[in-house]
Amino acid sequence: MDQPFIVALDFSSKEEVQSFLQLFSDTSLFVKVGMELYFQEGPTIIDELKQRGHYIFLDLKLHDIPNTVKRTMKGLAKLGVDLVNVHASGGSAMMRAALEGLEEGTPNGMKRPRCIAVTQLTSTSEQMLVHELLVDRTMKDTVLHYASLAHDSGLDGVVCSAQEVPLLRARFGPTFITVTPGIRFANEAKGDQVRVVTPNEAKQLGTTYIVVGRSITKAHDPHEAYERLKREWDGEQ
Ligand SMILES: O=C(O)c1cc(=O)[nH]c(=O)n1[C@@H]1O[C@H](COP(=O)(O)O)[C@@H](O)[C@H]1O
Repeated sequence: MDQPFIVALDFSSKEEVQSFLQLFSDTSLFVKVGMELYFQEGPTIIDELKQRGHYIFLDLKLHDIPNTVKRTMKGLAKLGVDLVNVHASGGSAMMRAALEGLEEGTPNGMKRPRCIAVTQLTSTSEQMLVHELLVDRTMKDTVLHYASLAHDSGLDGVVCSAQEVPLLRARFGPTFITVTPGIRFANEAKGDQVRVVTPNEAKQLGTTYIVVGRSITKAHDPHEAYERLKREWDGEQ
């Protein structure tokens, strides 16, 4: 987890994952396994990725009653992943239960996976907050509120847009993890994302990790796109 780039393996089979990762055979990546891949391939995909030496963010965004989340996290902790997540809108009791489950389930001698909470999805706009979710506050207020709940529940950090990171840094300091998807190269199509920033903007805004999916996985040359990401993060062109 010593690198700021998380590559979203949004594929539906292990064969697709294998052919993608062959392009990076010399590199240990920080990868994200989300619902699409995990629901198709199950825990064996985690073992395979671990054997190849990759760090793993298992992004299942749990959101359920506290008891169910606790028991699920207890099981997930045994997989030996590095990072897991929940939706902050599940509430404080659910987030504390997630941590309890992780602590109970982590085998002796292994590190507990870090646990972060999704504040507002990067596909959510200010208009959606008001008209669909009936949240009568600004995006920044809402993200800060959910981040406070996550912080006070003992979680290690949050998922948000890099646009909200300066606010969270000011409140929670440098060690609170911010994982920020919604990353696009300049002039690239946003697709379904709304609160989008470029790799270099994300760095300037002080995020801990950026999550990048289609800009790399759907690129004509994914390896070159990953190299471009690193260059742009560093402010090179
Ligand atoms: O938890 C996440 O990873 C996540 C939260 C969020 O608010 N927005 C978001 O896009 N993501 C994930 O980040 C990845 C972004 O993919 P791209 O838009 O293709 O870069 C996807 O795997 C999403 O599931």
